[in-house]
Amino acid sequence: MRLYRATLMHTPGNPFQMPGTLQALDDGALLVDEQGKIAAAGPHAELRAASPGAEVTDLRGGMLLPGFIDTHVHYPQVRVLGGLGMQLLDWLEQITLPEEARLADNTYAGSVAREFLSALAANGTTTALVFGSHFAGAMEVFFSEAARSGLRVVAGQVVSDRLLRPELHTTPDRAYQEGRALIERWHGVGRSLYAVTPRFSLSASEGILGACAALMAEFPEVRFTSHINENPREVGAVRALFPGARDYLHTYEQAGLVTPRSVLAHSVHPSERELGVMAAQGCSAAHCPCSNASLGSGLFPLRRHLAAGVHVSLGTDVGGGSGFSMLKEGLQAYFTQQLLGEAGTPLGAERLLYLATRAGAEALGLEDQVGDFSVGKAFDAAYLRPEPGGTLATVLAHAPSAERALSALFTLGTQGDVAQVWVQGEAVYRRQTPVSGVSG
Ligand SMILES: Nc1nc2[nH]cnc2c(=O)[nH]1
Ligand SMILES: [Zn+2]
Repeated sequence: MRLYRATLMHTPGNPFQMPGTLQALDDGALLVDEQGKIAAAGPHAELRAASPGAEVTDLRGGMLLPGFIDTHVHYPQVRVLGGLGMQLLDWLEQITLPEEARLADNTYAGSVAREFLSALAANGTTTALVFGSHFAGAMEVFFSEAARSGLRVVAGQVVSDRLLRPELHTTPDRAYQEGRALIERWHGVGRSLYAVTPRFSLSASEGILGACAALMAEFPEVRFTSHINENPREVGAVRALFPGARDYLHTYEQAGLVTPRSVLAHSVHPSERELGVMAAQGCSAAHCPCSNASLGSGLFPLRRHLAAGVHVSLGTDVGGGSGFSMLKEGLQAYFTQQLLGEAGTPLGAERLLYLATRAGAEALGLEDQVGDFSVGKAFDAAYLRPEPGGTLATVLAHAPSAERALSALFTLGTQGDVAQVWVQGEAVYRRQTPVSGVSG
């Protein structure tokens, strides 16, 4: 048993439904067993007295949060982060798809996978719904690197058969065969799950969507993810490609792909009908505010999603977004709702922490395992400890409440403030502190 002593914060409920779910313990502790599960949580003095033999990891002087859960992030796009200046379709054609084509080479794909996974860990992300590569070989490489990283990944081969680049296109039959092989090799192995992943209806014909549906039917535990209603030109293109469909969502609905296992990224321009169906089917929306701002896609109508009963989680959408930090993503979600004014939904600290942690677990059907520090869940955690003398350290030293400390973290926190990260009690990242006094 190991006792982690820290200032703890987590949201074991949904603050949009039940305000006041933020639980903060100034001098708290988590008792973690040999399987990496939380055996007890509470005031440090109490837990220490009850488990005098437990080894102690003293994490005072920072903040211990549940590991972040990123529900939309592209493995092949880490190297094109910062490709600014365009909207979605031009950005795809000029920046992103040429890079994704390079993953035909497994050695290249391996380097990218390692860069991608270490960036997730260094930012405190312990679970990610990962948009994969079009190449089966690059997915094999990804899953084996993910196993080495210790992170929890839900990932899948991206499939399409038109309007991208020829080398990224496949056929319905090959998409089914390659997907099936990847599922049988990797789904449920270690901390990996599979997600059936057509890129978006613009590049996935009914045949491809049908192959995805066949995999979903054959493997009832796999997840599903794609894009929807991100950009007006994209929406228009999809409507033209599917003249019989009532709207964008209907293209996935007709194939039976809108399910409780489904997470659709963006949903910036939904119709009321689409929101109603997503809610009725238990399908989640992955809100990616940095990407929506960077690609000029629009301001996410969070209030409409919540009013319709659609579950919303958070995603960084690397490389369309602006990096791996879920703290920055939460801050951008706050900005977006502020800019919507009366039509916005105010996002205080507890809602931001929920969106960055438990909401993602719920979207992935993993809320009984991860997403907060409830007893029985895995010890997946991020220890945030700012360097002394920095602005965040200053603000935290004077924060009048847990909420203000947490909102300061979302406002000022960066990758550099992540000191250590665990998945299932196993350290997956530790910040290399420069040897003090060494100049240059
Ligand atoms: N943001 C984003 N939207 C997409 N729609 C289809 N592919 C992509 C992608 O790679 N990024
Ligand atoms: Zn995306």
